[in-house]
Amino acid sequence: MPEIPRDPHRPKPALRPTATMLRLGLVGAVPLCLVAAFAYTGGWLTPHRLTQHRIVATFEQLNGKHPGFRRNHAKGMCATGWFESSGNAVAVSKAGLFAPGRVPVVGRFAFAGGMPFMADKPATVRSLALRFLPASGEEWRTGMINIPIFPVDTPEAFYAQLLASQPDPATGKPDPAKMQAFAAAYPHTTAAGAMIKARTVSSGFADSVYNGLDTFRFINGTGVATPVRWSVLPVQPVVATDPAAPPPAANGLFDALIAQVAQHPVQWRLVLTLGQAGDPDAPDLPWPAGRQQVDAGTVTLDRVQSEDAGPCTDVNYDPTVLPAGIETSTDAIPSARSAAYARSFRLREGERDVKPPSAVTSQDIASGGKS
Ligand code: HEM
Repeated sequence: MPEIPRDPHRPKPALRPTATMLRLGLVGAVPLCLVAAFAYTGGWLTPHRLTQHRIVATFEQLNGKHPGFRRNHAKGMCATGWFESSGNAVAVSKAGLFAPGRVPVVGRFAFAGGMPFMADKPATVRSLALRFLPASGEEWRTGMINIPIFPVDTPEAFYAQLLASQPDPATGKPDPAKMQAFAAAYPHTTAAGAMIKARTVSSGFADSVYNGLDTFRFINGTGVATPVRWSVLPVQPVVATDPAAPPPAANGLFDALIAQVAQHPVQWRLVLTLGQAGDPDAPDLPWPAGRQQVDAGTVTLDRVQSEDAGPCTDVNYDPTVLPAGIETSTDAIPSARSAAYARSFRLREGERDVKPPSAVTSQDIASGGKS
């Protein structure tokens, strides 16, 4: 039957009460769903679910509140320079930064841990984060650490380890019972733990090998995908040190780096390790020795700056900020990192007005690292 057009001058027929209730219900349901979605994402509905809020709140609980600082890798210093691409990595990735040439880099050296004023110790895990800024705007951000393998493969295991490894106030060391319980719950972490323990600890930031640890997929110009892990290897000779050696000064390792950069730029070779079918994505499992490596180019850092006025302070080294040509893999850690770093970034950016000066100040840099 053809539809009879409604007379626009005739008033609309009144809705039946049930229809009115239904419409009102629908109008109310939309904001309710939105609130529920936010509450779920924030973890308010599921207080035992592991969220970025919970991980970051736990860092704060364990390390104390330090407004304005990163909630992990809190003690750090900025560095700038460039990446000179060799062009060799073009075969595995179409990312513009791998084309032969020079790309500016903004980096940050730091110690793992959420205490921005802790004394430098050789055994503390060191990090180097890099932000590659090619003219195309297709940035690459990576955060690397000086251990050969990550101890865990999931954010849940990371969280459990965070809780278990906290020093007991009575002894200053992790509670062995808690560590044993962690090892029993996550038995596969034992092998990674042994590799980390057996590593050679170098004398400072400049002679550290920094490893990306997570597995990513590199895509080349013809669409071929390759699993890749990367490291930066120091051009400076590596000098092994006793990890338990007493620290020379509260900022001893940062001072040494400032003094080194004042003498000459520090450099690392960016080396890609190419995985093969069957190699695990999980960062707590090593790949077989002898995998093909590609020397992608050299990172040169010729200036260091305090975080107080430095170009790395407002950077979130989110490992999922990737150019076309690099993609995440099934490794569960990068997306958890991304969420936690965003939470930490949001908190610290909101606290800029109350942040005290960082441990490494502009005066330390100006004085050549002799604080
Ligand atoms: C689930 C595992 C992890 C969690 C929850 C986590 C958490 C965090 C958080 C909250 C920050 C502070 C971010 C900011 O405020 O900008 C941070 C910094 C950092 N993390 Fe992780 N992290 C994890 C795994 C890793 C792994 C596997 C690596 C290296 C391979 C890594 C390397 C770094 C580095 C280098 C920084 C300092 C970046 C900078 O200097 O700004 N993290 N992490």
